[in-house]
Amino acid sequence: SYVIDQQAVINPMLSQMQASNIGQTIVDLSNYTNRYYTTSGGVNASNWLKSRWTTIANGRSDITVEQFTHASWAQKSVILTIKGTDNGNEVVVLGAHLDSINQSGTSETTRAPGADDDASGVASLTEILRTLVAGNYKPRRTIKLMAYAAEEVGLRGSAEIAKSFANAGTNVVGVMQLDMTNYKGAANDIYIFTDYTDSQQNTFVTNLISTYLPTLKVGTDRCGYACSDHASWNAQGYATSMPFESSFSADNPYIHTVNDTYANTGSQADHSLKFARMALAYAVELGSDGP
Ligand SMILES: N[C@H](Cc1ccc(I)cc1)C(=O)NO
Ligand SMILES: [Zn+2]
Ligand SMILES: [Zn+2]
Repeated sequence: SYVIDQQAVINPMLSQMQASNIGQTIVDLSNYTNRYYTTSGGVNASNWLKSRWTTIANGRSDITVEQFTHASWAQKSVILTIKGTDNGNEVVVLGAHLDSINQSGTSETTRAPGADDDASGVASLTEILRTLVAGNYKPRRTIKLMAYAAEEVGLRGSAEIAKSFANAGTNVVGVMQLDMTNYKGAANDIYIFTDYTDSQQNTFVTNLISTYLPTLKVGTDRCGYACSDHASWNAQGYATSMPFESSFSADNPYIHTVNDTYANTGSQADHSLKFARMALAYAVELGSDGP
């Protein structure tokens, strides 16, 4: 049962979060020629994110950052863990994908900025991390932030990670995917996707939005296929949610091209900020539950 009772902790943190921080990370990530899973840009972006998250963690002994090595390609996924205080065997996962792709084919020198898809998701996670550390938040459950490799080529990084968690019998109580958060293509602010997700958790997310972000309008839609990394966790039987930037018909037309740039989302991250705030509320409400 999803209890919403962390207002005293969450509301002050929400006002600390800034779109400009998210925008800077989007720019930093989209400056790599590409972040494709087999190129040096893809490898370098992974190493950059690991050191970025390590810096933000600022020496907290309960926070570790690791790279998950994938045997059959070069780009590593990045996993940050905030160890729970007294209910650490229960795990909350927030994910986004690190890689980018150009639909015309992606080699070492092909430009694929991937600003919206999905630097915007990684940047949202980064701002959540910064805010949690600034607020000295210590979760009772373990919280993991994941930047997946190789999403664009068949959700391959998250598939390997989700399988390894299932094999280890890890009790993941919920997963949220942030893939494309900065292009406001349709009337509503956040679209909760209903396929490859968990309906009870989706109701919880909707309730989080009405509690913490009451001015936002929520819609629902479906992908019709395994459209992002949440599907990897869903396949392993875990509860997932995928809040998305727009409706299916109005999604960002620039993705997977050289034009998926920060400028083409208005050189601002106001839409992503809504997702970062929602995802922080999700992390803290779930993360604060005891055994
Ligand atoms: N296919 C997904 C993007 C995507 C996801 C949902 C919808 I609706 C439209 C497009 C992708 O490229 N993820 O990286
Ligand atoms: Zn994509
Ligand atoms: Zn994506």
